[in-house]
Amino acid sequence: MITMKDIVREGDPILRQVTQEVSLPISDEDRETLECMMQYLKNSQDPKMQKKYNLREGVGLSANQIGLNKRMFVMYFPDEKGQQYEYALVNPRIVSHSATMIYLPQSEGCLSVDRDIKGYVPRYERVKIKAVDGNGEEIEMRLKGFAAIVFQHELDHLNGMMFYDRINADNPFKLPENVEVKSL
Ligand SMILES: CC(C)(C)[C@H](NC(=O)Nc1cc(F)cc(F)c1)C(=O)N(CC(=O)NO)CC1CCCC1
Ligand SMILES: [Zn+2]
Repeated sequence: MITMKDIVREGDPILRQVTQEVSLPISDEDRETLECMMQYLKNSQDPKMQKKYNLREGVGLSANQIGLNKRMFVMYFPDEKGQQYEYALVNPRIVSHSATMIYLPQSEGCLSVDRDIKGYVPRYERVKIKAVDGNGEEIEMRLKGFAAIVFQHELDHLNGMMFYDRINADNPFKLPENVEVKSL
């Protein structure tokens, strides 16, 4: 069972690596790892489990955050309509995206970052993505809003980027000029 001690924190070099493509078809070991990662997110959103194991409530987790140099991550959260998003994605990539950008007004956090960092993280409002899912099927999806933000936050991890790399260094609340940027 994954708990907070298994989640690497900023400063660990693996968070600054571009991670390796997962070889396909996905191995049983990688499939099991994804299931453990998804179970972490579910446990962290279950009040009893969260309290019992002192888990930070997670909506996304990338493989390098548990020390694995693999291009895969999981996402688990309710959408606006309360429907549960549950995705385990292998070798994910953005194939196209909107010009419009969005940001979380409360800024972002990270399971690998134990400090509060304020500032806007501009991300594409809509992304068309391709990936292999937990069953080894090639999928294509369109994500928007919070789902698009989570996807981009996790994809950044696979490319060695942290959310604060995207905050304007001079003025954390300055947004890009030449594109439309909306608050979520
Ligand atoms: C770091 C933490 C604060 C635990 C964050 N959770 C989170 O943002 N929850 C949340 C936010 C909302 F706006 C509405 C809501 F219902 C729940 C999270 O899991 N991550 C995942 C992570 O660190 N992956 O590596 C950070 C999020 C910041 C933006 C997307 C993912
Ligand atoms: Zn993160």
